[in-house]
Amino acid sequence: MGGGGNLVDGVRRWLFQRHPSPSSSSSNSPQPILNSSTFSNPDQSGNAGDSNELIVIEDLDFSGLKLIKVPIPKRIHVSMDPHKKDTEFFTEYGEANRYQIQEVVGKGSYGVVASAVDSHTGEKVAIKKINDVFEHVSDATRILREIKLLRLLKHPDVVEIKHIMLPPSRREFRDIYVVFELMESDLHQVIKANDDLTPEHYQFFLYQLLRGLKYVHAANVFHRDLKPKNILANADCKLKICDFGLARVSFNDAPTAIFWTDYVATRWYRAPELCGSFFSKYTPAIDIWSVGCIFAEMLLGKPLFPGKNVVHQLDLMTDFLGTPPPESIARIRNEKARRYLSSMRKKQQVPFSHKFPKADPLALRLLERLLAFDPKDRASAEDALADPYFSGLSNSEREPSTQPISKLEFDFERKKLTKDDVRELIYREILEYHPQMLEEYLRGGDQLSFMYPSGVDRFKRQFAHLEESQGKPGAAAGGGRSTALHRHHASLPRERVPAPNGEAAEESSDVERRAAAAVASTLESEEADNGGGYSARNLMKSASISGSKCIGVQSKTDKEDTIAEEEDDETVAELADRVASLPN
Ligand SMILES: Nc1ncnc2c1ncn2[C@@H]1O[C@H](COP(=O)(O)OP(=O)(O)OP(=O)(O)O)[C@@H](O)[C@H]1O
Repeated sequence: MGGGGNLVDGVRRWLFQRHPSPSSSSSNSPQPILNSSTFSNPDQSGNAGDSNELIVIEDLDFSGLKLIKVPIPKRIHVSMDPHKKDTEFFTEYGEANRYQIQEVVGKGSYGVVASAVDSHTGEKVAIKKINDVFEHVSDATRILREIKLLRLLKHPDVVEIKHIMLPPSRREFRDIYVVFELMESDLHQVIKANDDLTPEHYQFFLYQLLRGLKYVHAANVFHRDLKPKNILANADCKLKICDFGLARVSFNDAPTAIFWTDYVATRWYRAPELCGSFFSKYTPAIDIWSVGCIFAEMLLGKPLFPGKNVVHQLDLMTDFLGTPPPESIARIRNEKARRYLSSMRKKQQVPFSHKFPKADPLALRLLERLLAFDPKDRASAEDALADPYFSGLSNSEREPSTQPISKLEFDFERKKLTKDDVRELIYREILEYHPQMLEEYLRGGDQLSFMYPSGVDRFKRQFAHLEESQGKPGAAAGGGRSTALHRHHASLPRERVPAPNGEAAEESSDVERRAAAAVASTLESEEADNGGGYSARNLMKSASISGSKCIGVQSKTDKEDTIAEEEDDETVAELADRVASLPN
């Protein structure tokens, strides 16, 4: 194929305009009023919407591409309770009447996602109800991180938060309702459902991922958990990166070791340097590796490196890429990992054209740059966009960059936060979507609750109704795109929750022991913190308890470090077993 062909013709226009600053109630954190095709870049201070900001208006026409199948699961329709007068719950902000909830479209560990219609704009949106946000400080911190990042990262290839419902009470709220733009499916489903994707599809998918990543990395943000399920997709081939719960902002002056010790990403998409704590410094290259794995999965129709455990993951990588050269092995810090790789029988790289016989040679040349074993050899997102594979399609004007996010926005990462601290920070974040309230808040108004119940009350009932319907026989199976509803630990990727069977179970198998150990260790401190009123032993009886159900009181940093140690221990233990079994 090569070049961009039809696709280039399909990219109709991108407009770059200078817009006046939207009115804002906050001098230091103005919140732009965005419409679905308007995106602003955070400025130096990490705030979107400063005056003379660059607004990118996207108007892509994908008509050159065949529509893809987006599997739509049987969904649950919910009708409004006719006996409830919405106006009863009308607030001065008009929230109660604004969204008409339609059906459940997904479930994650943090809650249910429903589609709805925004009566202000007529747009369909996705509303995610996050239950019991403050049950555990680490979960709440993850949510804070995610909503903050998504407010600051405004890009057509990153999912957009359109609104967050105002909670009825500043000090007592438990659930939050986040309004996203609605997407039809995710890349995992798309890959499963489409066996007739064309070279143009592959090219355009990769282009969007890299373009989004160029922007995210320019903001000094590393996603750290890129995988097909975290890429939302529409039938018209539009992709958007979502789930920034494990993302981190890197600050130049911050000791990397502190920031990155908690790293755990989904194994199949995890860069080799993370499989054995090989390198001291994690870089944006970890996301590039994941994008390489995702691209390969599109081409193959199945995961490239479906490792059953960390050692198997390394075996699969080296089976395909060959054993790394001595200089790459020499950089490995973990002695056992170094020994394991050095003593591994020498493997030659499999030619990419053998593994992907039908793929465009230019695509494969770029894939090799994304899947370089040594992170220093991996292309950056920006370099990859300039690769000949995208010639005719890429254009730096269409690939906006941004300023690094201000460290002030993420000051909370350096502190040990209490539940009340996180609640206040999340509340402050929510106010970004409520300019009048924000203004009052910044003036020092200390309203504990509002005169009128907010629209959240109505949503609570509607979501309760949805969840109830989903529990009914016949409804549950088709209730959403995924069925698991376990909340995970802030540092646990989804696969860490023991899954009943199938591929998810396979993916999660090596983490249960670690999670259990982490649970045990953290529960000890939880018991201590709670004066012993909380029985770790009882909770440990349940093999299916997710880490986060049990971990909660220990400080975020301590807890995540615990998980990281477990991660390393597991890696080291597996490698040690292998090394021990090697002939001397
Ligand atoms: N904007 C959206 N449009 C349509 N569907 C969405 C949207 N956001 C999320 N979903 C659906 O809801 C599901 C759960 O969402 P999400 O992954 O954000 O929840 P979570 O609680 O953070 O999950 P996780 O357990 O993966 O951390 C997704 O798998 C997806 O199917």
